[in-house]
Amino acid sequence: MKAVRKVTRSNGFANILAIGTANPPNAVEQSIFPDFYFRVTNSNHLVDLKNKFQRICEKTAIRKRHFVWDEELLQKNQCLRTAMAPSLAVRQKIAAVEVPKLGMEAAVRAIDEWGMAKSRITHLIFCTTSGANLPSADVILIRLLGLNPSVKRVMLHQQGCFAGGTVLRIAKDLAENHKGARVLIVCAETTVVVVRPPSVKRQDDLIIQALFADGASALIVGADPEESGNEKPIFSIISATQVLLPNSEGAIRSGLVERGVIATIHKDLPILVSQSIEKCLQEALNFNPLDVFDWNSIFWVAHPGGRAILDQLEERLRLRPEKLMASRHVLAEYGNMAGVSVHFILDEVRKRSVKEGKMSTGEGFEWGVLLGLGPGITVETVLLRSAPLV
Ligand SMILES: CC(=O)CC(=O)SCCNC(=O)CCNC(=O)[C@H](O)C(C)(C)COP(=O)(O)OP(=O)(O)OC[C@H]1O[C@@H](n2cnc3c(N)ncnc32)[C@H](O)[C@@H]1OP(=O)(O)O
Repeated sequence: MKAVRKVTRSNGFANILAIGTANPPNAVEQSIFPDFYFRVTNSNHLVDLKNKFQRICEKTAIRKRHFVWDEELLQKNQCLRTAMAPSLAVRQKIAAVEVPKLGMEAAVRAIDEWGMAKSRITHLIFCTTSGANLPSADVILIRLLGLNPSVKRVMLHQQGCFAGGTVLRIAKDLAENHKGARVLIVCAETTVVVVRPPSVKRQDDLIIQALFADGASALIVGADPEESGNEKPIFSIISATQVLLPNSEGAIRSGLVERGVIATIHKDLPILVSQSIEKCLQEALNFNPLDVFDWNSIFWVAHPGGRAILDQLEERLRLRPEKLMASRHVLAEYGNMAGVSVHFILDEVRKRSVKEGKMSTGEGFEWGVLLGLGPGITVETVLLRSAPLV
């Protein structure tokens, strides 16, 4: 039996073999977003609230965000710009089309970079926190991409922002346990499930309206890359862990209700994360090949939940400013796209490495950590090994 086990499993670690990203074409600059948002929701009379929203937007360190919705869509669907209006059905209907569509754009780019026939894809992991319909987005994507109907699917709904790590953890297990497996990961998010008018009674929602954005990512993961083919590992996935942080219950709450997704984020979230993060990282990497935990000797892919989260991580882990540059760049150019964001950062890290003539895809470093953060508070820690760049 040992021999059978051996031939049905891969020899090496799972690798990320390609990365694709996509955003809707509609981009709004954060500097004009407060004017736009209060105007299209008929809320300009809420002067104090608008001033507060302006203050929040200025502090986000976001330059622009992309959305599948625009003024025209809000006008056609009045319930999205009417306070307290039941709107779940309308939101779900839009998300049911937009989520697979965005996912497909990212997937086409990833498959293109991978350079292999799409018939080689054996597994699909689709993840979204933007609505839930049946048949789900994974089924629609199979048809849109013309993938083999026998592709084995995993659909993840309502995970939150840590899921960019979760999908890598699942893909690693699939790829390493099934010889020849090629896993297509797709994450896609749209704020059409959360956009609503500002409310004096629910000022917490201003944070959601100021941070979140739409986008999709796709990755191909597989072990034992084909030497004769085009397959070139970008990063190897060495380990992946998930943990709940102590005393963090209720720090992020989100629910799917008649008015869409209602989320609240505790003001102390950045502090809560930073208080436990070093211990959590040490535990997740306790078998790691690094002798010392010098957090500046690795590359970083940290979920950019908000500017304050990155500030706190930098301070607590005593990171040099350049360590979170890729995370800050993705936050600035795209906002918080939930689980999608960390994949954009992976893409940014490897592109930056090539552009700056570094020796490896990890900004010249051999080892790196991808950090997914979300409700729970859940932390996903993925230890990555970069590939050499010639
Ligand atoms: C959904 C998922 O699964 C995972 C996620 O990514 S969840 C999202 C995680 N992101 C966060 O938690 C955001 C982290 N916070 C930040 O980046 C920053 O606090 C910020 C950009 C929002 C504001 O910057 P700041 O330097 O803290 O500005 P500050 O002046 O203290 O706050 C501005 C206002 O926002 C309010 N505020 C800040 N954080 C808030 C929160 N979480 N909820 C409600 N209000 C908040 C403050 O009370 C303040 O209001 P007033 O002006 O009325 O006093």
